[in-house]
Amino acid sequence: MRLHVADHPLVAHKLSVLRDEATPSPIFRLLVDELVTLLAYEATRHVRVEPQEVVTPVTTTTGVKLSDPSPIVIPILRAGLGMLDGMTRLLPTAEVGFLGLQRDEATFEAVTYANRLPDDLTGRQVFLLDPMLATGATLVAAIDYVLERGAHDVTAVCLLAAPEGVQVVQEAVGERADVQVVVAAVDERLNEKKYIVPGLGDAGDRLYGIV
Ligand SMILES: O=P(O)(O)OC[C@H]1O[C@H](OP(=O)(O)OP(=O)(O)O)[C@H](O)[C@@H]1O
Ligand SMILES: O=c1cc[nH]c(=O)[nH]1
Ligand SMILES: [Mg+2]
Repeated sequence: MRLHVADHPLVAHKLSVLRDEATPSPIFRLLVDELVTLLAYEATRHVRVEPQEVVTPVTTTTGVKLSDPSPIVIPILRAGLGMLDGMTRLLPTAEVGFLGLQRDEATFEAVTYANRLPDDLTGRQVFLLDPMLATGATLVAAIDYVLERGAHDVTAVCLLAAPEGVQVVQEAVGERADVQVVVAAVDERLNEKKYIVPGLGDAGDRLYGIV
């Protein structure tokens, strides 16, 4: 597994506002959207393209277009939904699948409650969206889903990760596939409730309110 940590002052600035407990939901949602667009630039660095002839007003040249089959973007509900528009802004022709996973706050296992993915992901580039990589259980479950369906090229876009979770994902993926995690920052640690420290709290609640 490859880990890419964004190193950009704008990312750091927006992330700092996101962390602030005084930042209200409307601003939080806006910042998540902006941050994802910045991360998407890095996350799509190896998106597959193929040559395409272009007729300019001056001449004919060879450009590129995204290869078929198109990439698939999968937000992990709920919080990952806040990242969808930011990602599809850069990949407007991508298809979108959905995966509903909730962390059981007693066992910290990922529980699946929704799944709307193509059965066959062979040859598809997959982009998983989830703002928080804490224990790693949720991301490992999501990666397992897509690998079982034949994907081999998976990029997870996250806002914050805990070092513990990064290691769990690394060990779970092993040599099974080409997996990349793009993240705005890797924080210090998890606390006793397995929340990321310093973190930003519960991303889903901050985006959508407490349910
Ligand atoms: O790495 P982990 O320890 O598995 O934790 C991370 C998961 O926890 C949060 O989701 P949550 O279960 O709160 O669901 P929500 O998005 O509906 O709030 C977050 O969005 C991740 O999906
Ligand atoms: O810090 C954390 C950990 C898990 N889920 C969150 O939303 N935040
Ligand atoms: Mg939550």
